[in-house]
Amino acid sequence: MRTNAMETVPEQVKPVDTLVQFCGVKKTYDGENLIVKNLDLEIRRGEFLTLLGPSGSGKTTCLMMLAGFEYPTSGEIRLDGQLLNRVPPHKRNIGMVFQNYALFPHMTIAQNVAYPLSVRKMDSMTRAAKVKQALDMVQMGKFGDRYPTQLSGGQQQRVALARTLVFDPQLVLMDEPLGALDKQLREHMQLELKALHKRLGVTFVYVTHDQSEALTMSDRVAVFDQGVIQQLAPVEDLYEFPENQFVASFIGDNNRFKASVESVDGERCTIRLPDGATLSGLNVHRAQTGQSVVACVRPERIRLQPLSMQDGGNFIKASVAGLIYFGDHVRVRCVVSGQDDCFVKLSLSDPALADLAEGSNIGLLIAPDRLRVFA
Ligand SMILES: Nc1ncnc2c1ncn2[C@@H]1O[C@H](COP(=O)(O)OP(=O)(O)OP(=O)(O)O)[C@@H](O)[C@H]1O
Repeated sequence: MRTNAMETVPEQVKPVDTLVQFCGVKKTYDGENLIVKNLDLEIRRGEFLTLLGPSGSGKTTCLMMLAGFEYPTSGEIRLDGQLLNRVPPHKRNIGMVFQNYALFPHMTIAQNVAYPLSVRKMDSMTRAAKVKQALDMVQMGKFGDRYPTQLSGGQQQRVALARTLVFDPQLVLMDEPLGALDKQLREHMQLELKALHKRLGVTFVYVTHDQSEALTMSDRVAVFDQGVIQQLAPVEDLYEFPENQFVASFIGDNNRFKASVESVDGERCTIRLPDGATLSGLNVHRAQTGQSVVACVRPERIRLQPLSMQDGGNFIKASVAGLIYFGDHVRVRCVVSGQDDCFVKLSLSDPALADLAEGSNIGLLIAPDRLRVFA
């Protein structure tokens, strides 16, 4: 059969390879309060997924159910298609790293790392080779004879990681593993973990309440609040396209304006601020005319403009309340409508900075496709 050379071949879309599935998972500890509410979540093979959310939002409970230390009250959890619900932890091929390292104090580092292999009854020659390989992987090859108390916190966490990786788990779970380390070491270890993930290609599920940690390391982030995933998306999408007010305020430093809907035009709407100024933006929740809403925009998406240059676009008046200098940029704090605080981010080389002083009146030009309106 002849084929037409001009015919365009549709691009092959790689099917998503799912490793873990949560289907309608609910968890209650006391039979009353739902800690995890009807959770649906698919974790892709090889990805670095972070569960991010405020304290008490149910992240650890999800991780514990995946590890087998807690069982779901209802719903299903599957690993590679196999139902996990009542499978005990030691029968799951899953490794877990905790914040407090949980190393055995009476064992040397090498014995600690060998432990999961001894439990699995691996012969001593293979065991020694695998322990060496795992310790080398986390740059702890020289420390095999020491005891945990002879290591720093960062070193102990590396050993804990080696002990998890040594038995080639299908899935690695980490619950705030860097929480006990100082800021500098934490940031260093974040990069190390990310590089290790890339090198090994193992699926990582990571729990943290630290936004910047989640955004630095993850392929995708599931933002939790009150036992519900508010949004699951790649890092950049969480910044640019938050699904609701919670995500917009929890990720990054979105500006928020209280307003009411003036008119609706398909996916867009015009909102009115308390001082009468109007703005147009994307109507994320299809709010109706007259409804109270909150509009969000990132500080980088606002331009400062002299009042005289108002061009009828998405322009509002503001007064400068202060300038805060950070490394390579300046945050300009403005007051809008006499009430809402709003930040604009400028680079140090921005010419707009020259005439800016506390108390000056200024125009804010907001990109309409970046202003998101939430009911
Ligand atoms: N064993 C338990 N018995 C009863 N309630 C529990 C138990 N474990 C957790 N909870 C409750 O479940 C809720 C969610 O806790 P969880 O540890 O999953 O949240 P989290 O988002 O991981 O918070 P954090 O970041 O503080 O660890 C909290 O209100 C907590 O008090």
